[in-house]
Amino acid sequence: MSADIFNETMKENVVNESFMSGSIFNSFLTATFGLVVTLALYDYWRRNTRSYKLMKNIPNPKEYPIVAHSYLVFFRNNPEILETFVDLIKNVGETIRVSLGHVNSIVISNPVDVEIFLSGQKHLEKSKEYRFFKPWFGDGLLISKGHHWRHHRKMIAPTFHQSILKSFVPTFVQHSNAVCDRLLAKAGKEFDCHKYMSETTVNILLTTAMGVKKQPELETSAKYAQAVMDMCDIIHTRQMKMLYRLDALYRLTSMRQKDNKLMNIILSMTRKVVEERKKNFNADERAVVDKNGTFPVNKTIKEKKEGLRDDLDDIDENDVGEKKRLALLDAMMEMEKNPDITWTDKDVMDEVNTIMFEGHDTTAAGSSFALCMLGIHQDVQQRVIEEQETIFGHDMRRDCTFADTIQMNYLERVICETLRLFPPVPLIARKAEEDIKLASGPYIVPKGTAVLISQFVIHRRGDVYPDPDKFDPDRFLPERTAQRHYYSFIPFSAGPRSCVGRKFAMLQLKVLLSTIIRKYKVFSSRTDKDFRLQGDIILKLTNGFQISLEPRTYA
Ligand code: HEM
Repeated sequence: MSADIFNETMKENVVNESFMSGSIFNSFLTATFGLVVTLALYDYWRRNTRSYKLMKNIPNPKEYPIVAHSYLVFFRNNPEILETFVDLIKNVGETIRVSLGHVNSIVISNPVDVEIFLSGQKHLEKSKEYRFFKPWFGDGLLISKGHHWRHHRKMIAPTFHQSILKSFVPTFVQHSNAVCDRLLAKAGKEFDCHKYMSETTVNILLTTAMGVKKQPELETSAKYAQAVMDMCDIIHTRQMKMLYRLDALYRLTSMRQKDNKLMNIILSMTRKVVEERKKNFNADERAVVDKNGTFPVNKTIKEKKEGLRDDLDDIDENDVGEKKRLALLDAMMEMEKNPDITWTDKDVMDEVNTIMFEGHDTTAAGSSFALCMLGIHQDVQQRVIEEQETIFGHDMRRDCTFADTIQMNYLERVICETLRLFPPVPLIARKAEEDIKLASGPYIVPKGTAVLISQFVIHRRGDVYPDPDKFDPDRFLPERTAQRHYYSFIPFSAGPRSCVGRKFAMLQLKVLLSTIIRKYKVFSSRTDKDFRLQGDIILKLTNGFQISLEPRTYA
C-alpha cells in the first residue's frame, strides 16, 4: 500500500469514526429528549387525572415529580416501611394521600371514616394490591368478590358455628399439651417462641378445620410455615415497590424463582391434605351432632354493640336446634357432591389455601406476642395465673374445657390488649365503590381508590387509648370498651367482610395460652421498646419473639 493510499484510508476512518460518534451522540440526545418529554407528559397526565385532582387537598408528605411518594419505599426494607408509615401518620395527619407514581391511595385512621368503608354492603371489594395473592388463593374468601364471595361466605361461615368450635377444644388441648412437652427442652434458656407457635397452629388447623386424622410431621408443618412467611415477604415487596408490581419485569427477577419454589412447598402440602381427606371422607363419622344449639356465650353476643355484629353472630344465635354439622373441609366435600350447590375442586383448593394461611400465621403471631407481653409484664401474668387458679382450683394440670374458656375473662382481656398493640394483620385495604365524602374532614375519596386502613395506627390513637403504648388489659373491661367507638378496635376487621375465623382464633388462643401459662412461668429480658416490628402482611418481630420459661411446680 502506498503512503498516499494509507493516508487517504486513515482520513476516511477518522471521518467515519467521528461521524459514528456524532450520530451516537445525536441518538443519545434524541433518546434523552424523548425520555424527558415522555416523563413530563406522564407527570402532567398524572396530576390531571380526576382521581388526583379530587384528592389534591388531602394532606400528604413531600411529593416529587413523576415518582410522587414512591421515594418513601424505594430503598427501604420491610421493617423500615412500617416505621416510615407510622411516622407519616404522626407527622402529616390522621388521613393522608400516598401516590406511588400515578397510583393514588388514601390512608385513613379515624374510626368514623373506617366505619364508612367496613360496615354495610357497599365497599366489600378488596383493593388491587391483593391481586398478588391470586396465584396462591385463587378465588378464595380473602380476595374474591361479588357473587362468588357472597356464595362462599354464606357456605363457609356456618362451618365455624359454636358447636363445631366446641368440638375442636380437645384437639386444641392435645396440641397445646404437645407443644408444652417440646418446650421443656428449652426451659431455662432464652429462645424464639414463634417457631413453636407456628408449628402448633398449622397442626391445629390441619387436625380441626381440615379433618386430617394422622398427627402431621412437625418438620412438614414447620417447612410450610416458613414458606408462608417468606412468600408474605415477597408479596409485600411486590405491593410496595413499583418495579416488582409489573408482571413482565417481575418475571425477570430472582425473586420470581424463589416465589416458584415457595409456592411449590405451600401448594404441595395443601394438595396432599385435600387428596387424603377425599380418600378417607365419611361425612357421618365426622359430623358433630349439635343438640343444645345455644351456649352461655350467646349472652355476650347479644350484648354486643349493633355496629360490630356480623354474620357469625347471626349464625350462632339463629342457627339453633338439633343439627348435624361438618367442619370446613368435610362441609366442602359434601357441597362438591351436592348437585344443587355449585362447588368445584378448584373452589375447595382455593379455600383450603386461604384458610390454611389466614388461620395459622395470624394466631402464631398473636400467641407469640401474647407470650412476650406476659414475660415482660409479670404483674399481668400473676393476674392471669390467679384467674386460672380460680377456674382450675387444685387441679392446675387438668385439660381445659370449653366451659373453662368462658370463665377466662382476664385472659381474654390480655389477648385483646395484645391484638390492640400488635394486630397480626396490621393493614387492610378496600376499593372505594363510589366517590365518598369522609366524615372526619373535607376530603373526597374518588371511586376506585385504594383505601388503606391500618389497625396498627388506629389501635394506638392517643385520643382513644390514653397512654397508647402502655400494655393495660383492663382497657377491655366492658365499661371501658363501651366508651370507645366500636371501629377503634378492629384486629379481625369488622362488618360483613370481617374475619370468618375470629371465634376459632379467640378460642384457640385461650386454650393454648391457658395450657402454657399453667405449665410455665414466662420471662423476658426485653421490653417492648426493643421490638423491631415488620409489617409484611402479618406483623412479626425481625429480632425474634425471645422469651424464657421455667416449669411451674404444684404441690
Ligand atoms: C388472631 C387471629 C386472626 C386475626 C388477627 C385475623 C384477622 C383477619 C383480618 C383483619 C381479616 C380481614 C382481611 C382483609 O380485609 O384484608 C381476616 C379475614 C379472614 N380471616 Fe382471619 N384472622 C385471624 C384468624 C383467622 C382464623 C383462625 C381463620 C380460619 C380458621 C381466619 C380466616 C379468615 C378468612 C377466610 C378471612 C377472609 C374473610 C372474607 O373476606 O370473607 N382468620 N382475618
